[in-house]
Amino acid sequence: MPKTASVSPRPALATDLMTSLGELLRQWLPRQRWFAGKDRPVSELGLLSMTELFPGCLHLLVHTGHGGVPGPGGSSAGDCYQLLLGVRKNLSPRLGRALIGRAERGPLAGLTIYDALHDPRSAQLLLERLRHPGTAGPLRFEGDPSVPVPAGLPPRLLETEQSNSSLVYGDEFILKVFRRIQPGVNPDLEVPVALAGQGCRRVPAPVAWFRTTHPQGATLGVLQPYLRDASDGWALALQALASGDDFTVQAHELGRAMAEVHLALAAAFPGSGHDDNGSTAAAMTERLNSAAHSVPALRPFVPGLQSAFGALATCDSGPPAQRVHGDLHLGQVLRAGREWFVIDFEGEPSRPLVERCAAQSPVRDIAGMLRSFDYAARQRRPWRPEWARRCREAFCGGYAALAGWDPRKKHGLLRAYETDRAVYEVLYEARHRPDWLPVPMAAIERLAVRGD
Ligand SMILES: Nc1ncnc2c1ncn2[C@@H]1O[C@H](COP(=O)(O)OP(=O)(O)O)[C@@H](O)[C@H]1O
Ligand SMILES: O=P(O)(O)O[C@H]1O[C@H](CO)[C@@H](O[C@H]2O[C@H](CO)[C@@H](O)[C@H](O)[C@H]2O)[C@H](O)[C@H]1O
Repeated sequence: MPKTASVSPRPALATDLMTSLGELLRQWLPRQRWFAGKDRPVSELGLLSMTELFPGCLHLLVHTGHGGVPGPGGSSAGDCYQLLLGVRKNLSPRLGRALIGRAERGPLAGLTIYDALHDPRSAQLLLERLRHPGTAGPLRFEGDPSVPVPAGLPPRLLETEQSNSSLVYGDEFILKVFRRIQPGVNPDLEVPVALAGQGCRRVPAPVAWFRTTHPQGATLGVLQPYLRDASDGWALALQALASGDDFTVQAHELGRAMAEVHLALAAAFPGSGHDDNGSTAAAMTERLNSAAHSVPALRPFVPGLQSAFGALATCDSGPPAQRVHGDLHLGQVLRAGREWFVIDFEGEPSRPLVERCAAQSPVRDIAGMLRSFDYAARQRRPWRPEWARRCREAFCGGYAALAGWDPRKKHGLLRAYETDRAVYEVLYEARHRPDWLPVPMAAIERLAVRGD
């Protein structure tokens, strides 16, 4: 084990450590759900920072590159990932799934490397660090001193399909450990803190977080209250579809809840002004062209889809631009008791941070949720378009009741944003879940051919 408690690695140490880890990580990273560059070999792998968080656990920020080849999920300049690596002589069988491999060479030769987030002991020690604000090399552990976090809460790693990794502690708190790291404050910390400042009760308020100051400032993880007994909107929608239950009451309440969150966001981040539909349409067209480049199935529909963006350029300005959620879908809303809560303000993971934090039309979020009703309805055979249509209607009705404007009266805007979202989904599914590609492709066909 390296002896330093923390480093921005000295070149020799970095080279040494990567001698041990390089090949193992090259094999392991592309198999992780949260790794964006799965479609191309990891041709570059570099160590950006290394901290010995506690004995047997290394905190790493690594840079991965693909020889400048751009990909749908990662930038051509490469990406930065956060890893917590456990290092042991032998790994107990219960941690088998966390295995990364055995180092053959370098300073860790002969030792077993594994993903430390699977290890309850490491997870507990990580919580301890968050409970005691302080520093570890470039890492800063901070929090809201008014919210006590008890010691000894038992950890469990969430096994859901995620863009990051989350640990639940004693059903009281949940820690999201960001995987793909971008410089700056992560909106999933910035936005919930700002909403809490507005007294918005729809978003769990962060109680502790950690960040790095090197190689650049970036948020690494956020701890927030865990809503126990909550179900996400996706699970509830599928249940309702399976049992033939009505979902319009929940959809209406969800629309209201979302309007409440949008109003709080507008108050928390004032002064955004109106969106310029012309430049939004141009950006959407560019995204479409680049998606069609990566996913050939999109190509026949490009002219039809472009017409939605062309129409956007001539639409009335619509509601003012403001901070939005940015990746709203049924999996991002939780129902606990009879209330809806909204989580995960990171935005679409593949978009640059500066874009995700920019003021945008709130129609982007509405379109995201409407697409999600369609996704849910398509999980049933035969497909249930009526179910999705009723949910859309109810959601928009609930939204309009509080927001002061009615999404249903903004047909041109809604069509453009739904199209843009469906294009994103095609790219997302092609990249992460090719079996699901027919779901957004069906919407692409509808939007391109019928335009509704
Ligand atoms: N505050 C919370 N209370 C209860 N469950 C939560 C909470 N925050 C997140 N979750 C659960 O964790 C899952 C992943 O969280 P999310 O923020 O969407 O992570 P990711 O960005 O990695 O996809 C959610 O689908 C939800 O089931
Ligand atoms: O990981 P995140 O939750 O941040 O979001 C990404 O993954 C989502 C899937 O887990 C993906 O959502 C798409 O599939 C959902 C059903 O699984 C559906 O409800 C959404 O409408 C659809 O967009 C999301 O796009 C992606 O950013």
